[in-house]
Amino acid sequence: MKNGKLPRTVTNWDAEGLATVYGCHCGTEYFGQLGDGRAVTITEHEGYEIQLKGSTQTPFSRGFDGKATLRGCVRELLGCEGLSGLNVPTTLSLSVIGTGEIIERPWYSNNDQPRNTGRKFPPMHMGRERAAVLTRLAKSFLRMGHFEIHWLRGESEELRKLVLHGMDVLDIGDYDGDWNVRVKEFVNEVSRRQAYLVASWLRVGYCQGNMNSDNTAVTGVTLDLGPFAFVDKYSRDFQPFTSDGGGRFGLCMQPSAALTAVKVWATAVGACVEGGGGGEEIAMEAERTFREAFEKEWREVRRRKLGFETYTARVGDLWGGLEELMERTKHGVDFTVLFASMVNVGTGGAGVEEGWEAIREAFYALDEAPGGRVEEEDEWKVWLREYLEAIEAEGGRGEGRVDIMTGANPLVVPRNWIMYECYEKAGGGPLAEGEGGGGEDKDFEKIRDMMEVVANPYQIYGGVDERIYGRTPKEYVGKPGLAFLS
Ligand SMILES: Nc1ncnc2c1ncn2[C@@H]1O[C@H](COP(=O)(O)OP(=O)(O)OP(=O)(O)O)[C@@H](O)[C@H]1O
Repeated sequence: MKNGKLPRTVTNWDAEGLATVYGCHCGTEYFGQLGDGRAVTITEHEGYEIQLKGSTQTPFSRGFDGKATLRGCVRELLGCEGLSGLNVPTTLSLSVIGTGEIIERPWYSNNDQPRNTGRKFPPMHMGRERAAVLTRLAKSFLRMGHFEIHWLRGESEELRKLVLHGMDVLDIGDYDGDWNVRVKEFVNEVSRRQAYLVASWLRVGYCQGNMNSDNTAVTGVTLDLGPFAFVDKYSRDFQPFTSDGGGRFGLCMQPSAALTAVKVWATAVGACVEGGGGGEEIAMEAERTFREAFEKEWREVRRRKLGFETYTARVGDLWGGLEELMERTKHGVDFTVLFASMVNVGTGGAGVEEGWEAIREAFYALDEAPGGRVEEEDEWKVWLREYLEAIEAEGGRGEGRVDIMTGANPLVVPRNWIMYECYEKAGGGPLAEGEGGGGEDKDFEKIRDMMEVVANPYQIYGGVDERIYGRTPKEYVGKPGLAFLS
């Protein structure tokens, strides 16, 4: 691993930072050399690597300012806290500290309209925003791109050293010193972790937005919570990141995007197999392992979300029917509210009508259609009948089912509008003409409240704004910078 001495110290204590170089694949396409352009590792503490994001330029800043917005830092803080509470592997954030600086960033205007995925749609307007520094930590920030750059440069010694380091981080056994077996085990472990990660994302409706190899941690944690969002109105193609040409990183494309990333990375790592020619074979092994691990975990996700003891073909069919219905429902169905309320379907001998009443609150037609009418009500009731029959057949109307479902279906996720209200109150986001300069009294209370709420997503947290447990409020649906962002 190459590292550069930083041109400036990070803070006024005497820490010397470390910024690393890495490459970047988007799918199979190589984007060239990147590196920690605004992230700096300052120390290790009790097995955790601690980084500052937005504190300074580094040798890899490529002419950018090395800074981060308060908006982005608050989003990463709450996003990590939320994912962690949801039991989804993630890096963690410790703090956000405003620097008092104002920086310029491109942003959307209020009139911008979302467009189809497949069209690049970066923000066109420059806005002024407050800057901040995020402190974050992880067992390791080792990215797939760290390996790929040495592979592409033909730096076999560096690649081997990095693979050894990766083995150390993931605790790969010695296998009697058989290097090739160790490499295979390393690649398999990374493949399994990526499969588990994307299945977990689908469980909670998380879309990472940008899944390039510089944002993919080999430890299988969510890394770089940038243009991410949790889906509100369910769609397989949901993608908040407007620069995703072709929609290749949309919500339900994430497993195949992760598989591509794993295969490219495994090919790179395979280059250090002794005897040569390892890349292709290792990539095939990685693909097999990924597919197997994903299929296993994805079954688990569907079983648990629907509240069954055992996964059967019937559960798969129910899921397929439900997904199709969610997608087709005209005004949209809220993914989180739907599954959170489904725990009340069929309890105490209740039938289809009661089931329908239990899930109705998930439908955006309540806000958007005349009289709140859901046009597809009859079809939903047909699905509910099939669902009730299936849980009846499994004998699953009791406590067991409730436990399974409540552990898989959160009541709250850090939605973009929730994070918006948090950073907005703290002074983040685009500033109005003449606003800024620091010194204003900003309100951080909402961030603190929300940290507690999203850290406990499987329970109602008393005394906070009730809207956070419901559909995305009407005024935020489709809003530039929330419904879609860069
Ligand atoms: N303001 C900036 N100054 C310097 N480098 C930047 C800046 N913004 C982004 N970069 C660099 O550009 C690349 C792509 O940025 P991206 O937004 O994916 O990552 P990031 O959010 O900055 O970083 P990380 O992946 O560490 O969370 C990264 O290498 C990043 O370090």
